[in-house]
Order: sequence, then C-alpha cells, then structure tokens
Amino acid sequence: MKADRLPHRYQAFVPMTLPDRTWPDKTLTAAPRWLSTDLRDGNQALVNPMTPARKLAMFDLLVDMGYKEIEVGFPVASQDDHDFVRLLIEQDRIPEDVRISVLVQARDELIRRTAESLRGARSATIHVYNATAPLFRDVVFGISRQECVDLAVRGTESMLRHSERLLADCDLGYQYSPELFNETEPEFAVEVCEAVMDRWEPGPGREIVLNFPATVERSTPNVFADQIEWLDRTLSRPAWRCLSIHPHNDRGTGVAATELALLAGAKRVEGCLFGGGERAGNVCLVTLGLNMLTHGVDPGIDFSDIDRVRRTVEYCSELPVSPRHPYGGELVYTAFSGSHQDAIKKGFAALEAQAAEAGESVRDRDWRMPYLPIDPEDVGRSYEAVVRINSQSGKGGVAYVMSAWHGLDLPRDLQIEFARTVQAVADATGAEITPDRVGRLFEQEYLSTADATKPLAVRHVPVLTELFVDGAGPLSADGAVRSGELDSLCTTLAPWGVLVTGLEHTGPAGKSQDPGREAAVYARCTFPDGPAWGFGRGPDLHAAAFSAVRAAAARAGETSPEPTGVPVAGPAAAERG
Ligand SMILES: CC(=O)SCCNC(=O)CCNC(=O)[C@H](O)C(C)(C)COP(=O)(O)OP(=O)(O)OC[C@H]1O[C@@H](n2cnc3c(N)ncnc32)[C@H](O)[C@@H]1OP(=O)(O)O
Ligand SMILES: CC(C)C(=O)C(=O)O
Ligand SMILES: [Mg+2]
Repeated sequence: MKADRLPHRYQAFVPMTLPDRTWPDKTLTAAPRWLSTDLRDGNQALVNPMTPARKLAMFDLLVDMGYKEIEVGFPVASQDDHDFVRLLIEQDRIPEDVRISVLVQARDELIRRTAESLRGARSATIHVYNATAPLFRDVVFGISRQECVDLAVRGTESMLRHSERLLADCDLGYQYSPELFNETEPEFAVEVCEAVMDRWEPGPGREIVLNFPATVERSTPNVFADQIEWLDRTLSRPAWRCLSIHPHNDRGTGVAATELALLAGAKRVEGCLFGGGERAGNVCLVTLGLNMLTHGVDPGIDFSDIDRVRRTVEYCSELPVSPRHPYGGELVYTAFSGSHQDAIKKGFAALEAQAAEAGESVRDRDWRMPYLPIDPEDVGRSYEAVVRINSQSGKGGVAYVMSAWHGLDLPRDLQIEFARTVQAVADATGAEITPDRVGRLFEQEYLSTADATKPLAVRHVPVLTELFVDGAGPLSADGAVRSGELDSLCTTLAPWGVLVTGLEHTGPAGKSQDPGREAAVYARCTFPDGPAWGFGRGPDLHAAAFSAVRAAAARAGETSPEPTGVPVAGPAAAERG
C-alpha cells in the first residue's frame, strides 16, 4: 500500500495542557541518579538472554564505570536470572556503595519468590510494576480503573509482607512503576502512585522511587517533559519520593525526551548502555552521560575506555553497536570527507599552537575542534583514525595521514600534488586507502630508489627553488633561513651540479629539530620541461637534500646515464674532489 494512504490508521498523540511550563528556560547543571537496566530490560529483549558469564561481565563493567544502581534481573523470569542474583549475593560481589534492584509483576506469589531471591543481600530494591494505560486496562487485563489501583496497592502490600518476613536485615528500597505511564491519563497515574505511597508510607530514611516509563515512546520530547513537570508539581511527598524516568526510544527521540524531562524535574534516569532494550531500545546511557560531559557537566560515570564499554556490550548482548552510534561507534571520530578533514587538521594545528604559546599540554586546553564534539582521547580513542582516506578525501586528509601515521609534514604545494595521486588511486579502486598504502604511494612517487652513493647524472642542471626540511630542520628553527646553513648547503650541492636559487625555507616554525632523527627533505627543482618535487632521507641534511634533488630529477625524466653538458656530481665525486 502506498504510504500516502496510510495516515488514517494512526492518531496524533494528544498532549497535555501546561501553558505555564518552566522547563524550556532551564539548563542541565548536574547529573541525575542513574540506574542501568542492561541486565533486566536489556537482557529481556535479547535473542539469546545473557549467560551467567555474560551477565557477570556486564555487572563488572557497570560497577567499574561507576553505576551505583543496577537492576540485575527479573529473578522469577528464569533459573538463570534467579541464580545470577544469588551468585552476586552469595559471592559478595556487590560493592557496598552499589544498590541492586530486581523487577517483578504485581503478583503475590511472584513477589514472594522475588523477595526470597534477595535473602542475604545487604541492600536491594524491589521494583513492582503494573500497566496503567487505558489500552492495557481494557485489552490486556480487562480491569477498571479501580481494579488497576487495587492491583498496584496489593502488589505493594505483598512486597511489604514478604520482605518483612524474608528480608528483615536488608536495607530494602521500594520502587513502583505505572507501566505505560506516558499513555496513561496523567491524573490517573497520580491516583495510582498516591495509593501506592499511602501503603508504603515514604518518610525520612524510607524513600520510594516512583518510576515513570515511556514504555513505548509515543510523543515528541516536549510532551513528555510537560508530563514530568506536571507530575512533579502534583505528586505529594516531594521530599521522600524520587521522581525517576524510564524512557524508551521507539520514535528515536529517547535521549531528547530524557534531557527535557530532566529539565522538567526528573531526578533519576533508567537506561541501557548503547540503548539496549525492548524494540528500539531503552534510552542510551552512554549518549546521555557524554552529552552532559560535552556541556561541562560531570556525569559521574567513567567513559574513559569507551571501546571496552562497546566490546563488553557487544559480547554480552551478542548484538553489534552501530558504527554511527554517538560517542562509541567505530566511525564517529572519523572524517572521510575533504572539507571535514581540512578543518580538523587546522583545528589540531591551532590547538597545538595555542598550547605551545601558553606552555601547556594540549589536554589542558579547552576543546574547540571543528566537527569533533568531544576529544577522542577523553574516551580512550587515539587521533589516528580521526582521518581516513577514500575518494571523498582531500589534501588536508592526505596531509594529516602523512603527518599522523608517517611523521612527515608535507609542504602545501606538495600536499596538493600528492593528494591528486591518492585521489586517482581512490577513484580507480573505489575503496579506502589505508594509511600504510598512502605512505607507500608517497614513497613510490617521490622517493628515489637510486643508489644514494652514486653521482647524479642529469641531462640539465637542476635548479633547486624550494627546500623544505621536515620538522623544521637545521635550515630554520624559527621560520627564517639561517644563512650559514644555506651557504653550507649551496657549497655542498654546487659541485654536484645543483644550482640553488631563490631558495626559501618553507618548514613550520616553532619546532625544534630532533638530533637523533634522520633528515627528511622535500625539494622542488626546476628543469627546462618544468618543476618537480622530490623527497629524500639521509643521515644529515645534505645527504637528504641531495637525495631529494635526485628524486625530483628522476620524476622530471631528467636522469640519464650519459649526462650532457653537466658535470657528473654526487657525494662520491665531492669526496674525490
Ligand atoms: C515493560 C516491561 O519491560 S515489563 C517487564 C517485562 N519482562 C518480562 O516479562 C520478562 C519476565 N517475565 C516472565 O518471565 C514471565 O512473564 C513471568 C514469569 C513473570 C510470568 O509468567 P506467566 O505467568 O507464565 O506468564 P505471563 O507473563 O504471560 O502472565 C501474564 C499474566 O500476568 C498478568 N500480568 C502481566 N503483567 C502484570 C503485572 N505487572 N502485574 C500483575 N499482573 C500482571 C497478565 O494480565 C496475565 O494475567 P492472565 O493470565 O490472568 O491473563
Ligand atoms: C517495567 C517498566 C519499568 C518497563 O520496563 C517499561 O515500562 O518500559
Ligand atoms: Mg522498559
């Protein structure tokens, strides 16, 4: 059926009216309480629920990252779920500052078995839920509003009764969720929650977590925020209840909905790493946390090894994380396209220059980088993959790869020229050109393969017009030519048959030469048929310069075993002379 004939099957979500909403003028200044439900909502949505080993890997990761509230399962769902809770308790694997929680339906027998599964726990939260939305009251449960309230209250009473008997020594918390809250009439959601609170009697030292799930995300994020602001204004006992949210991502706006709901008064967020969970997932805790960090707000969670987080999530869920997933995807710090690469390269250069001027390390400077909202090193990524080369790339990218991977800072004109070579290969292959291949292409094109000790045999005198010493070598440490060095180079090159004219140093300023490093030189020579670049390496500047001239001559088609009109020259000849 054509898409334009389908809309009549769907109804717009009817938003609540809240003209005096205040959340749009607020900003996020502090992290909420986080609860990871990877081991529950995440696990229940997997093709293959996690094995005990995978559960443990996930639990250890969450603890290491700093999550203090972890929903570890639905103990009555399966033997594995039950046994995992027992393992955590019996093997004393739960750090003292971490509170585990477990989910259960509002059914007496299930709540009894759930409480039993927690025996011996130092602290824990039992989380009871029942659906409150009209569709579920009508279709799934076949109950009236009052029966729905009664179900929640009975669940709370069961929880009190069984925990008093089975968990007397446990620092026990209680959490209640009106499932499908976002689709529930707001005043009815409040009615149910008030009835639950009347039974639990929250007060000093006796918090209740009221958790409001957008079980299936239905509305735009602003509507969810209005719902939360209204709830926070309306619910009683604000000092003893924690207003928690549990957003799903069915419309792809789970993160936005969560952020606006936090502005609107939510104090706690439930989600999964990399958005695991039912259907399109729970809200992604990685995105939320790092969104905060990039606004200068400490999420209180350690994301410094994002690849460990991703690998562990992939191992535990047996599902891949998208290479485009914010902050953790394989490709999110990589630019393939030319203008992005150019901007990033300039951004790094500016950052390094500012740091050098301030006498600071780059990592002490504010992060202001084109196209990269976060410093990859802050999440444990290196800069190497920031730029990758394919047919969309430009000279900035090629120059970046040559610098970052091969330690060679090409002069601008050479960047432009070499980028064309790389582009031609990329166009011909239609594939990525790896950094190794870029390096090999450069050497094939610009490095002389001739025996460096042999004299230079050319048809015409090479006129050396540009010399670039990689890393600002001895010709210049400050951007200005040191005449003594230039004179000495001319003296060396002249007997080799190289004419040096109008030479300008083009190396970067401000770098000092590494004395242990071999010299690397880019030379541009003019011949009767036109100019050519060459690249040379050598134990010292003179040898490298000579090698670069030789390479330029070869590229210009000037080398000849029988030179005409030019003295045979080279290191060997110089030594003889
Ligand atoms: C939005 C969410 O993520 S909610 C959490 C969902 N997670 C899971 O369901 C995973 C774990 N669940 C399970 O393993 C099973 O559902 C069990 C073990 C809890 C229950 O198993 P069973 O009783 O065999 O099956 P089932 O879940 O189909 O039971 C449904 C019955 O419980 C009722 N029910 C469902 N949810 C609730 C609830 N929250 N509170 C009270 N009763 C409920 C249904 O109305 C239905 O009643 P009926 O049989 O009288 O029609
Ligand atoms: C049980 C609740 C919190 C849930 O997972 C949901 O409604 O999505
Ligand atoms: Mg859920």
